[in-house]
Amino acid sequence: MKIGLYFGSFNPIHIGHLVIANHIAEHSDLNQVWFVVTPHNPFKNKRSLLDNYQRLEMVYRATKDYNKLKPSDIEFSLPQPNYTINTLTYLQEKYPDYEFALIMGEDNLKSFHKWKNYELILENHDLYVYPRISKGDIETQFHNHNKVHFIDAPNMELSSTFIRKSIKAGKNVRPMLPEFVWEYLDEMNFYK
Ligand SMILES: Nc1ncnc2c1ncn2[C@@H]1O[C@H](COP(=O)(O)OP(=O)(O)OP(=O)(O)O)[C@@H](O)[C@H]1O
Ligand SMILES: O=C(O)c1ccc[n+]([C@@H]2O[C@H](COP(=O)([O-])O)[C@@H](O)[C@H]2O)c1
Repeated sequence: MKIGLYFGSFNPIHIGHLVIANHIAEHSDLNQVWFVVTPHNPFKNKRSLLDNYQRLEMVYRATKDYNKLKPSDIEFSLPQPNYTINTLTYLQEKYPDYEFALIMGEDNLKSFHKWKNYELILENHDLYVYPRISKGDIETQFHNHNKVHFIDAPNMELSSTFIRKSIKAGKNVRPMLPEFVWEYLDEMNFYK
């Protein structure tokens, strides 16, 4: 079984995330995509984050009707900030028969050389990289790397930051979120 891990804060999960994950689950050799909800991204400030379980709940609601997409709380019990290498080591021990690959946008590949032990990640895992409009260049070491696979996927330029700011300003964000997520968010008065 080959699993694609899609790491993120998902604060909140939006249709940009869902479209990518579903596209990759349907059009690659991956059997499932797991949305790994990260309690604390080492590169991001924790202040604007909703509680872990509320972000997990939104991912659960967004994916419950897709049998190849699963929410994962695996990082909740691991030391913070969450370095991806630690999570991969833990997952590989817990599921020795599964093969784990990483899914990321081109924006993340541009800073991938700053991730903890990124060479070790690449030794043991494939990276599936989808197009994303962003500044900067991809390091040459990743251009023809046998573990880095550039794949095609629909491009939707949305961000959770834009959604949070829009909600705060009283704007309607409903079409940018999976319907079950919008209902939950609205009911809970998140980001207001
Ligand atoms: N619109 C999008 N289309 C495709 N991938 C996206 C999109 N938005 C974010 N991603 C990717 O999804 C993963 C998780 O993203 P994250 O939860 O940080 O969302 P975000 O929208 O970038 O959040 P924020 O605006 O809070 O920084 C990252 O790999 C990120 O590059
Ligand atoms: O392991 C690292 O050094 C590392 C550094 C930056 C980011 N990450 C992971 O990458 C994921 C996506 O990053 P971001 O910035 O797009 O939200 C995030 O959830 C982190 O788990 C991991």
